[in-house]
Amino acid sequence: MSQTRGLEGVVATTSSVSSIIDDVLTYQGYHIDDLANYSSFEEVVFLLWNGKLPNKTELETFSNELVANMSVPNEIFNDMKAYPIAEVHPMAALRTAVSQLGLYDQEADEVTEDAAKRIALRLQAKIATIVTGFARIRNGKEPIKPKDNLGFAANFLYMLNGEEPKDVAVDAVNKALVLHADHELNASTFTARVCVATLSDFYSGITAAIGALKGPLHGGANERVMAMLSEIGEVDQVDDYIQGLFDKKEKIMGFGHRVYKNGDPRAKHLRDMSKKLTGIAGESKWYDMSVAVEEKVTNDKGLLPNVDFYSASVYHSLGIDHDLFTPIFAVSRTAGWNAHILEQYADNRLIRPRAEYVGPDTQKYIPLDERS
Ligand SMILES: CC(=O)SCCNC(=O)CCNC(=O)[C@H](O)C(C)(C)COP(=O)(O)OP(=O)(O)OC[C@H]1O[C@@H](n2cnc3c(N)ncnc32)[C@H](O)[C@@H]1OP(=O)(O)O
Ligand SMILES: O=C([O-])CC(=O)C(=O)O
Repeated sequence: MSQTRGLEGVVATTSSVSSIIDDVLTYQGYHIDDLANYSSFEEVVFLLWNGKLPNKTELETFSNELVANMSVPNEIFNDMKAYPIAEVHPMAALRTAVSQLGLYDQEADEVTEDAAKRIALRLQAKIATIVTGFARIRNGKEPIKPKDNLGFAANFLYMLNGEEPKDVAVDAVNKALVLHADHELNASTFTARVCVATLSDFYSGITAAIGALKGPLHGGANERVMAMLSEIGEVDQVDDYIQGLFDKKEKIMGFGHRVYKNGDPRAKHLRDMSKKLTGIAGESKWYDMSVAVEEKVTNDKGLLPNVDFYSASVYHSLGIDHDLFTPIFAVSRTAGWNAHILEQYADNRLIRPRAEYVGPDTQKYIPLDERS
């Protein structure tokens, strides 16, 4: 048996949800640039789950269903109030709350296509309420109910901040949600598929995926990018700081990718958004610093920014707490996780690879009282 470290290059399933071919990313065959430039997040979610873009009536119905399903059982918010809240990372809170959400869904263990689609819708809707509700509760505020007249991105910001957001913020969050919605067989999506391929339930799959996304080599990188930029502080400190990381052989967060070797096609959208939004916020230094980091890392190491790099300064300029960056990624990626879980259920086979054994040769068993 031979093995490939980290399963690099291994094709583990077929999928029609999204593809990365020759560095071009598509969702159900639609180019990511078109979706990022023209689509609402709701349209993209519909596309990922149904394999086609919605018409106007379908989109209106679907968007209304999402808002109608956003409420979360009070017990979940009450339990959050009992968390050791000052120390709890929002990704840990999200992982816990999504798992708990399954306790209140009477269909949770159904894996039929119809039930799975209903669960997907409920999860997509409620995850936004969980993230924003936790963000408010830890600041001593009450969660806010969504408004019927607002779309998904606008409701997310409304439930977070308690005031109706400006169009520029809604457009930015919408685009970020579209860009993060799916990405072929990334680590968290693979995790979700492995979990539900045992015919376990939807909530277990999404809970497992949240756990995988949380790590700094995956979705957790965006928060760490902001920590790095904050530590650098000023543009003229970039070169020395990054050189220091090279010298210590530390990874530069937000750079590199397992699949893209010529650049992540989502990064340019986020770079443009970062330039615009940091300018509007009167905080261009975060964009300028990011560009200087990119120049240094690319020139010296040939590494290019991934989706996490410029999303950090985008979210920062919208006034979003840094530890909410990865939960926002999770809100978006739930669309993709759901699509992959639906696809897995539709044509399931247990996912069970092999390991190449490298442990000790066969050993003689020594009874406990004879061991030294
Ligand atoms: C949404 C997402 O998940 S996007 C990815 C988010 N994660 C990050 O931004 C964290 C930083 N990046 C990384 O750790 C990696 O590039 C990953 C995890 C994304 C991809 O990893 P892999 O495909 O396993 O590449 P691997 O870690 O083996 O790196 C290959 C080489 O490039 C180097 N390298 C890769 N990324 C980086 C980086 N960000 N900084 C410094 N060096 C890097 C490695 O040190 C290694 O060098 P070596 O061969 O001299 O040892
Ligand atoms: O595909 C990956 O390995 C990571 C990634 O960019 C994503 O999940 O968006």
